[in-house]
Amino acid sequence: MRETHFEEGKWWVSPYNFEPEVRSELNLAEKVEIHDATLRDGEQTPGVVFSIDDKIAIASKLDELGVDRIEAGMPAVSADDQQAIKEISKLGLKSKIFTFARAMKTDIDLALECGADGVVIEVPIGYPKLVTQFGWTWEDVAKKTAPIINYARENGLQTLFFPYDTTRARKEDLTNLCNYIMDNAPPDSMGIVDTMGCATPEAIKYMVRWVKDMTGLPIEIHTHNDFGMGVATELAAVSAGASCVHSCANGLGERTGNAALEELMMGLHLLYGYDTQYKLDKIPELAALISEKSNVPIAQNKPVLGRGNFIRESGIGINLVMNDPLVMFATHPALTGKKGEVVLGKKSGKASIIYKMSELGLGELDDDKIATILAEVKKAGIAKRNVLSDEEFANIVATVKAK
Ligand SMILES: CC(=O)SCCNC(=O)CCNC(=O)[C@H](O)C(C)(C)COP(=O)(O)OP(=O)(O)OC[C@H]1O[C@@H](n2cnc3c(N)ncnc32)[C@H](O)[C@@H]1OP(=O)(O)O
Ligand SMILES: O=C(O)CCC(=O)C(=O)O
Repeated sequence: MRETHFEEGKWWVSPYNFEPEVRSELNLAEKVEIHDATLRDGEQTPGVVFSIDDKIAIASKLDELGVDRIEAGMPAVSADDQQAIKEISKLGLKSKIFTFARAMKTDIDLALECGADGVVIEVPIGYPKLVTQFGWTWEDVAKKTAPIINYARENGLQTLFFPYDTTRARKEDLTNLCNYIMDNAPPDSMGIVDTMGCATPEAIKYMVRWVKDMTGLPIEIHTHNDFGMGVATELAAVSAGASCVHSCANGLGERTGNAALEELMMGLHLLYGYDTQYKLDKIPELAALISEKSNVPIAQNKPVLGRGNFIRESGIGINLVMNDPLVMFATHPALTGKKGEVVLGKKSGKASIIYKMSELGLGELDDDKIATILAEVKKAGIAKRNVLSDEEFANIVATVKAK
């Protein structure tokens, strides 16, 4: 575990993350694993369908990045899913392979047939789901699930109990369920699932402490991003002792998506000081693959992945974008396989013009000419309502030079 906010040439995040008073409030597990569900919850993004070959390529890339576990699919969904999971299981990846199962013996048999190492056993516990969608009580859930957890474990599967919509469960239902399961069928780990992405970081911390106390099990956290806090709530869970975070690459997933894999990797490594072995510089390769296969483009301002993350138009400090990036960004662009870029437009300053002329090999000019070029660049940027291309800039320089 690192206690530093700075790594020469790589990142410079807030030192307050490592302030002793701040750290003393954390209850960090020694190791945190990433369980990536891109191939299951990511594929639940409406309209996204990964082929068998896509799934194999994605699983291989997740493994290359060092993801600890891959949830390779829900075999009950289709024969293609089963085939994909079987082939992924045979690849001999370092990542453990999990499948998603209902509390049904047939779903566990499918996990075994597919050669999985582990299984996520999902059952509803959120009150709106229990009362309206299923017409079940906590007892129905407990009695359906206990024999299935035991069956999965007896057959050698690492078993995560995943009572979903956990964050909308009534306290008495979750308490009764946890007590029953611990008495009759203790799993290997326990999931807290913010299915609707509607819990605050504080509520999640409370739930992690509460469920860990009730069960004594390792806690896994699975969240969605409906309030824009999918990653924040998962990191809050880590700060309260969760030891496995669930993710989807590029933040794919139902509705607003799941906690984004790449943001969790960066958060664990840089903000919390875990010495992870994830290959951060391979993130763009995974992101491009996911975007291509899912047909979901990456937003320009998407954390970690966005094209705009290391582009600067504003003139103040522009020369540092390339010369000393950690003054301008919390992470060096190269850490995540990117490059810094200076662009010109309405918000440029003199330093921007000098920088760009040098970058494009357009020579040097006196202060008056630089000021004239700057005025023309601003005018063009305002008219275009965008940044200028190198060609447009070179034309302005040529015109001013010719005067
Ligand atoms: C929060 C969630 O929705 S979790 C899963 C989300 N993912 C998906 O839905 C993946 C895509 N889904 C599919 O391909 C299909 O919906 C399938 C294959 C999973 C199921 O399809 P269907 O054949 O229509 O099954 P159906 O939804 O009717 O459910 C079959 C039975 O499973 C039961 N069931 C549903 N969830 C669970 C569960 N978690 N544990 C145990 N039983 C369950 C239902 O009550 C139903 O029981 P019944 O036959 O006694 O009425
Ligand atoms: O609704 C779903 O997607 C299934 C369970 C799950 O992944 C979740 O509750 O977040």
